[in-house]
Amino acid sequence: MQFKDKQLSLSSPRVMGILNVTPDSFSDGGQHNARDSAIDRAHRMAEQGADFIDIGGESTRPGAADVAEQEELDRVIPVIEALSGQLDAVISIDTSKAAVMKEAVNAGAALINDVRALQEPDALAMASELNVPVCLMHMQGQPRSMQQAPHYRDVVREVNDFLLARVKACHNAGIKEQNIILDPGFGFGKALSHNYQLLRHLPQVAALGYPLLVGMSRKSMIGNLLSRDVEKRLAGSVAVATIAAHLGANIIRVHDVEETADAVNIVKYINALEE
Ligand SMILES: Cn1cnc2c(O)nc(N)nc21
Repeated sequence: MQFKDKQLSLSSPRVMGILNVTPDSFSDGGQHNARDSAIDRAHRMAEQGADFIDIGGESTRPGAADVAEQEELDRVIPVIEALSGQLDAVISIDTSKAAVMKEAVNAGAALINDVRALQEPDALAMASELNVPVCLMHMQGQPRSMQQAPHYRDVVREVNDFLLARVKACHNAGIKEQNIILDPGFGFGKALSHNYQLLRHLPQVAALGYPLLVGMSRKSMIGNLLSRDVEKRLAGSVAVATIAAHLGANIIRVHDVEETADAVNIVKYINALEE
């Protein structure tokens, strides 16, 4: 897949490191809010094996409030500018706002990661104009209220139907087929069982024919099942990352890059063995 001047094969699973530059991110408590620590962390994750660094200025954890456009720009653009050209990894911008996509790509981001699947105003047109790969993620509701009462008749079918509808909207907006990545949106308007049904049936999402990005790292689907607080979810996070990679996920979005890269390397080795 082409990320500006960097060609990156997704035929084997890749690791995306999470860089939250938000004061209320659920797992690193905003200690990365300071620009310099964010830049150091990005370099460390790239050294640990991250092929992507996902930079986000709006926390999308359950219950999070929306962030104003200028505030989001002020958080992420300086970090992207400082990292552009300095990292071996591809810079991804985690945003739903068209203006943030534009500034971020102009500053050096080569992937748009939109948890709202380009449904915000002007987002489709902007993504088409910027002509970089875009991840379309499923979310039921909005972060503020999505976990109040998630309900599906058939979660895999409904997530797939949503993702295909967004793919169609992308085609109609002139977004190239080869620029589309899909994501079932673990934890975004899903109860525990919905998340694990989506994980178990990930091959059905992969069957839509687009690269898959998944993010389960340190999420409540791990904490609630294992009764683990957020700082004790490493084993569970590596377990679900391994399962997802084995079931066909192409990009695994995580906090713990080194540990996940080890797990993914085992999956890559097994997949490379003759049948
Ligand atoms: C920003 N963000 C948080 N969780 C995520 C997930 O599961 N997928 C994607 N694409 N982005 C996410």
